[in-house]
Amino acid sequence: MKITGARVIVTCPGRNFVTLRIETDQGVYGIGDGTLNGRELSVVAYLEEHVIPCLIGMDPRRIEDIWQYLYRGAYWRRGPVTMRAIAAVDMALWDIKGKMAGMPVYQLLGGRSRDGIMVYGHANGSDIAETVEAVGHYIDLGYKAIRAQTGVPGIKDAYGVGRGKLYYEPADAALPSVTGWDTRKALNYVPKLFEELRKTYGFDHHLLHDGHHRYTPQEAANLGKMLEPYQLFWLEDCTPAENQEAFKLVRQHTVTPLAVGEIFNTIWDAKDLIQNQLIDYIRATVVGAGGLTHLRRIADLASLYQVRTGCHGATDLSPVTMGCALHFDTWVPNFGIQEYMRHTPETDAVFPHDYHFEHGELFCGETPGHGVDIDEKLAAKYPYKPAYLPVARLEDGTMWNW
Ligand SMILES: O=C(O)C(=O)C[C@H](O)[C@H](O)CO
Ligand SMILES: [Mg+2]
Repeated sequence: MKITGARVIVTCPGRNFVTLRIETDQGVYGIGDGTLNGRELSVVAYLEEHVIPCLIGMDPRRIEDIWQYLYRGAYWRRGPVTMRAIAAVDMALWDIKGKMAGMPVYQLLGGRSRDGIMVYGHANGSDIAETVEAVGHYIDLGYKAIRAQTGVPGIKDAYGVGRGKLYYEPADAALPSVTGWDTRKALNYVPKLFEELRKTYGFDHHLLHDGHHRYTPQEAANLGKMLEPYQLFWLEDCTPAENQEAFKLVRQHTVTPLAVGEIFNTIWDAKDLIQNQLIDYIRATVVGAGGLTHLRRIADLASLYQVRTGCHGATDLSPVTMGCALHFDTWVPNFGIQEYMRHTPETDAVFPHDYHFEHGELFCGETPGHGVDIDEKLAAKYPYKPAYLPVARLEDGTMWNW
């Protein structure tokens, strides 16, 4: 069996997605996601100029060998562009293998470990009252777990506060827009949100919060401690993780569970965090961390240390990644939770899929492969549109972490 062709499809049904389609001499094709929010065309070039020419003629059944070829063979290892390109190929190859075997991908991984996938939705508001209302909306929709983000008085466009109730798209401008940050104001306000949420809705639902890399380790420890009475499911990205040791200080001071990893590319980004049990949830996902082939390696390491998975699932990961993540979640023994930020109806139409939401859970389908396709005719109606994630600055103008 041989790969006879591969092409990249860029489409923007409300936001940009980079999709790889791999074709074979047996008429079976596979689909993969390589979207890198705000840097999409770098992955397109990497795939078109440097990956696709090497793939032609290879045996698509050799998923592991092709992964190693693209990772080791490039010499230049890791990084978001390389690993997303590898992920796109990997997803497409698992799709092909599933179609050839007549089995959904979760069966190829080892079979079902659970029936449904618990997901968390995003409740945002410009202040505490609005966020409390937004959380109620998700409870009404049947969610068991909800991430709550609030605007903070005096901070311009704080992280996570979107427009509308269900859809959130941070890449909102042709050049990065500038948002603000003030740690003191946030530390004084965020705990009050969770106090109000527990007062209003009790303790039956899981609540999550994303610090979006904004706090120093000491500030993150302080926030984690202040949030303890409200028993969060997790506090995410409380401090930047380039220095994995930074989490030691946070861990020493708080029992609030910690999650990190949506921007991790490989197992090496998470190795010390996992082995030292500095985190409780690993947020790496299929498109970010080199596809299913590499993600399951991260999950296996994590399982040795009782760290559970919590795949990133924002809207900048296409339905193709969501489909693959749901097969992974259905199989992975140390599953924790899956993020589910809904795609718009336009995106869902471009990417027909067989997963569905019910009572706070997502379910992958039984279609052979990963169960997600692309309608290329429809995709062509939405050409690429430059869009950037915002940047953040402190009040005095200093660049900060977004
Ligand atoms: O989903 C999350 O937890 C995020 O932090 C979302 C990110 O802001 C988004 O994926 C950036 O592209
Ligand atoms: Mg996040």
